[in-house]
Amino acid sequence: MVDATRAPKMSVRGLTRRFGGLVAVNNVDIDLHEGEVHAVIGTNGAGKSTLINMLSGEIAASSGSITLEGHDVTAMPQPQRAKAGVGRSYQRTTIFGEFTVLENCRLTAQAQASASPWRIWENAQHCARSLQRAQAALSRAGLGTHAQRIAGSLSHGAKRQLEVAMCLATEPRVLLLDEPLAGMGAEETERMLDLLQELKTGHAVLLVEHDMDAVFRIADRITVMVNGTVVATGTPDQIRVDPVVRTAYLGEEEHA
Ligand SMILES: Nc1ncnc2c1ncn2[C@@H]1O[C@H](COP(=O)(O)OP(=O)(O)OP(=O)(O)O)[C@@H](O)[C@H]1O
Repeated sequence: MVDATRAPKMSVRGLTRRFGGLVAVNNVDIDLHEGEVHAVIGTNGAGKSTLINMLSGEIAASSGSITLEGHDVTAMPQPQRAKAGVGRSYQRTTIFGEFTVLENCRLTAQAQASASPWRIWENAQHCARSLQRAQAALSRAGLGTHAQRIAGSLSHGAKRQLEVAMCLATEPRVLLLDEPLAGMGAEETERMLDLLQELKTGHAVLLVEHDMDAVFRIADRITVMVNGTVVATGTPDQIRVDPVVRTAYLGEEEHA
């Protein structure tokens, strides 16, 4: 659980994104702390992906601010934001299927560390460091023994683990995970939840996920969005009994 005296790794204030007349994300405040999995839930179209895309720098905010470890990164483009310590995974699988598991990880480590994408193969010292980072990330993600396998031959669950490992290879402090459990079976889900639990150490984790049972098990804090607006933020126990959430989102569902 969070030490309330510690500053958040990432702070979002009044974050808003408009698409023409539609306000997809409306005046959102969120604090992400190291040691916490902070889940963002909401029905389809609630604004979760738009929020995560603004936090990673892939789309610009219409207004509001994002700070990373006290520095304003609101206007910082995605590649710089990644270098500054914001890692993300995507809803869709983004691995290079014909490369080995290790090569996939090494590429993200190397691209992250190099000044220019055209110099990623140049510097030998650089390469050695990237290899170390890739191996450490694979091992942390539970894929150490699969390093030499062709990524495309992995199971769906292992591919999702690899995406998390690729993210870890960039040595982020904030991890933005977009539906890491999508399409997983029960066993794969358990493995990923164990990994997420472990990743809290050293990272602030933001999790966008539709699997409510998993969210209520793993999250330390949950933010609920409806039509772009935050209607509640609290612990799973607080969210479970929040009358606004029950009416607006959870409906009849029980999360005992
Ligand atoms: N590039 C865009 N242009 C116009 N409207 C957009 C764009 N991206 C998202 N929207 C709209 O913004 C709203 C929020 O979409 P968003 O994808 O962020 O929701 P979400 O909570 O991630 O949904 P889901 O759970 O289905 O992924 C939706 O009404 C969507 O149609």
